Amino acid sequence: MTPGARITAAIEVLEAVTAGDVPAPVDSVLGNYLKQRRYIGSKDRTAIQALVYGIFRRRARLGWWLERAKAKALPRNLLIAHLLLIEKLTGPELRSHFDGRHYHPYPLEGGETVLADRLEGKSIDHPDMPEAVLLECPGWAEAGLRAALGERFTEEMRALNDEASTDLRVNALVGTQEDAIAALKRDGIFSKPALYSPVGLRLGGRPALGGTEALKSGLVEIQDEGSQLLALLVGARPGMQVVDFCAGAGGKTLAMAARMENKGRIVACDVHAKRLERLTLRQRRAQAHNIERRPLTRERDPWVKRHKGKFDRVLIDAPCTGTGTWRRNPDAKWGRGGLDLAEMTSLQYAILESAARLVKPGGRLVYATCSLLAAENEDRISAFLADHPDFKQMSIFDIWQETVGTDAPPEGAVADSALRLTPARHGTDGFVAAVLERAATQDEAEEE
Ligand SMILES: C[S@@+](CC[C@H](N)C(=O)[O-])C[C@H]1O[C@@H](n2cnc3c(N)ncnc32)[C@H](O)[C@@H]1O
Repeated sequence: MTPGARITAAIEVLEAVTAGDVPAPVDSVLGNYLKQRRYIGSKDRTAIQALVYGIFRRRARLGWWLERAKAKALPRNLLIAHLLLIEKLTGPELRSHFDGRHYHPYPLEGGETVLADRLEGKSIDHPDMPEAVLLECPGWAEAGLRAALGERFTEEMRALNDEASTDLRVNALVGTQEDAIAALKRDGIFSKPALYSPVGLRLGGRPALGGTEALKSGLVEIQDEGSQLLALLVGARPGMQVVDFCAGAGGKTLAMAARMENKGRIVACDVHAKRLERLTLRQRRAQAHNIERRPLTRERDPWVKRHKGKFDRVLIDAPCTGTGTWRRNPDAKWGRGGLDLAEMTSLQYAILESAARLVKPGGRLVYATCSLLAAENEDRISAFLADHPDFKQMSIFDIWQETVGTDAPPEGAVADSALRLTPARHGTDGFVAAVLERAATQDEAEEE
């Protein structure tokens, strides 16, 4: 493909993202777009992806420039701004791509020409930009993130705008960390043990993993180190009865299954049956044989009531605004996040209340989100503890030693007994998690 044809593809993807009332997630739009065009080669795919994600990583600053030039944030305008401000194209270079030939975008017209003239030679950052624009922080999350991150707001926002590393989890059901490092090396991929997760590997760069033996054989799974740590902190052990209440496609279910060495039972629940279905193939490949998939109609599905007090461990990896995953999904900032926040917090509480019923006396409930906002984490936990005196929060320091087998990282990973992982400090996605234990007896709860 020529650079111009790649620009056309990026414009088409942006048009598809913004076609509905609510912006669609970029990863699925891009995935579908490329799936329907299998003739597009891997270099072109990477270039199209870089263009599209590059725009969402700089969406606030590009939008600021467009507003200043009185231009709408339309896909073509965003591409024009990106090519001039980020890729530093000159006006003639830009016009050589926008010339309507060979799948190139049609020539600049009207306001686009004025826009191009105004942006040529400028740099993306401007001293008049508000800090939130410079840091690419959406308005709906700014106050909450400033409160949650305090003096670390700037550093963490910068890290949240970087690209994430690729992390792998070694599946102990198939082999060891050394086996995985050697298998990846045979496919020309360099990896090293992750900093905190004893089952983690971090890759140099972003190599294509699809065809590697390590992935195909189930020896490794792609999983952010933060997710690995969260699954470890659940403390699922061989022989236990475990529920992964918001299992999705089962990333954490598989991580817990490996800890259980195929002994005991793990029930993967979700209201999206299609997501759970994706676990079928993954669990076969991972040689995990103790997983039961349980689609739910809603969080208060009758199955939950029938299984009250039956489980040693219940993980709630709750649906959230995903502010901790902006490195991977920068478009989530500009979607319906603000609207989501109010809906999410009530859904999170409803899930907590329902799933807590599954925990047996003396068992543990682990509540986590990949959002850094207190409204989705600490506030939900304290409201739940106030309403449920039979649960008490455990110290993450103790749980980390018990389940990960090392000392918790000293760099601010624990705040108010909860785990707080952030990209600048820990090199992981942002995660917050709390471990709650149910009193072993009714008397114990009353004594508290
Ligand atoms: C953060 S994602 C889970 C990711 C998954 N645990 C993993 O490791 O890949 C949250 C999940 O919660 C599910 N969910 C949303 N509403 C729910 C509800 N009311 N009850 C149970 N699960 C729900 C979503 O379908 C989504 O898969």
